[in-house]
Amino acid sequence: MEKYIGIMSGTSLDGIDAVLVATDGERVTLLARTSSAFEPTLRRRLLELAGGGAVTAREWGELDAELGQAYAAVTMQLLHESGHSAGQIRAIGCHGQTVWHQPAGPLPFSLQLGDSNRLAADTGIIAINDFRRKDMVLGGQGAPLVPAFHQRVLGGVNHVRILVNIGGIANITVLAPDQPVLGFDVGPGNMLMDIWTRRHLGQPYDKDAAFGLQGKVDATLLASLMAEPWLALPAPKSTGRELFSEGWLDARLPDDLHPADVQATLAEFTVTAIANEVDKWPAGELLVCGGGGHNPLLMRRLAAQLPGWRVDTSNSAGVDMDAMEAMAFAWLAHQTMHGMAGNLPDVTGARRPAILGAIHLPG
Ligand SMILES: Nc1ncnc2c1ncn2[C@@H]1O[C@H](COP(=O)(O)OP(=O)(O)OP(=O)(O)O)[C@@H](O)[C@H]1O
Ligand SMILES: CC(=O)N[C@H]1[C@@H]2OC[C@@H](O2)[C@@H](O)[C@@H]1O[C@H](C)C(=O)O
Repeated sequence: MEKYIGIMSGTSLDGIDAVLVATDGERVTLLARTSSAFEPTLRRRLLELAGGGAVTAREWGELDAELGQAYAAVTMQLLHESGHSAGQIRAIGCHGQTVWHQPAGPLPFSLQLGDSNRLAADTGIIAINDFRRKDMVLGGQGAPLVPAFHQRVLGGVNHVRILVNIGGIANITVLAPDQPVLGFDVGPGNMLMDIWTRRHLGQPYDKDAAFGLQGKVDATLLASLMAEPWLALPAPKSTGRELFSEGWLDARLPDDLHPADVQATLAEFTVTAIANEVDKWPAGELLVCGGGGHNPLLMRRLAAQLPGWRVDTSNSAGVDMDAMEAMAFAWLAHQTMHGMAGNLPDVTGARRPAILGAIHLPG
């Protein structure tokens, strides 16, 4: 078994997750995990950029460098906490921070910031980043990439098992007997709820759904959110803050709703978009990972909308729901180092499987 580090900072912009795994490509064992919150000013600047705000080339480069430093710092923290040295790690798979994802149009691209030259040089470990663009050059969405990892660690069961990651965006992976793996983004995860909670409570997210649980769902608002045409598009598909933004939400909000009712409706929107896709399959098991698995309102409403399904977190199947995405990028680094493909063309729509990522040597 070789040891790899995976680093994920996702669309919620809550901070950085890092894991240390042992893997031979088939089995992936979590050895250690740590996380680090974004410094508030860095988070604000990233949010501005991801919201389409204008930045100068200098600001752009500084953000790239600062994120590279932050990824190196979390790596050193992980090594220290787990009692490992750089020499024991084969490579780091670093997702980077998505600041723009544009899978459609004449010039598709996906940009993740965080300088991996800095990550490699500062840690002394090979650092791999830029996992999405090869798939896009080959006609794919460049996302989601985690379904191949889901298949590896949770596949091979004889019933329908669907994974749903509820991060900023929600994405599903369908593992069904005798079927190719399917996976695509289904809509917002926590992103709109986070925006609303910040605006009304000044808090980064609705911890344990304390705010949303006080409200009731507004059917008219829910219908207007569900009318978003992107939701009805066929897979392959992926999305992000570029679509489900604060402006998108404001354009659909009536003036007279109680804030807690809006929050309850946003939770129901996330759940309904997921349940509509899951319900297309024979009832089986729905395993939730990502931060949304900690939200009791989302978990309760998923179970209510999906009678017949066993709804639980991925912990119940032996994979830490909070470590899943970072573990996937550690595994993707393994794939790249061994010259093996990381994408699934059935998922992303790429013309062929491809070796993903850019390798940065520390020397
Ligand atoms: N105790 C909790 N109660 C309610 N919500 C929670 C709780 N813990 C985490 N969350 C939600 O989970 C979010 C973070 O999820 P996660 O870390 O999976 O997102 P991400 O990795 O940034 O996103 P993505 O998967 O889209 O890239 C928080 O912003 C919050 O909305
Ligand atoms: C462009 C981008 O960063 N996409 C993320 C985002 O967050 C969740 C969802 O949208 C998913 O498609 C993807 O991340 C995971 C790690 C993936 O590629 O599977």
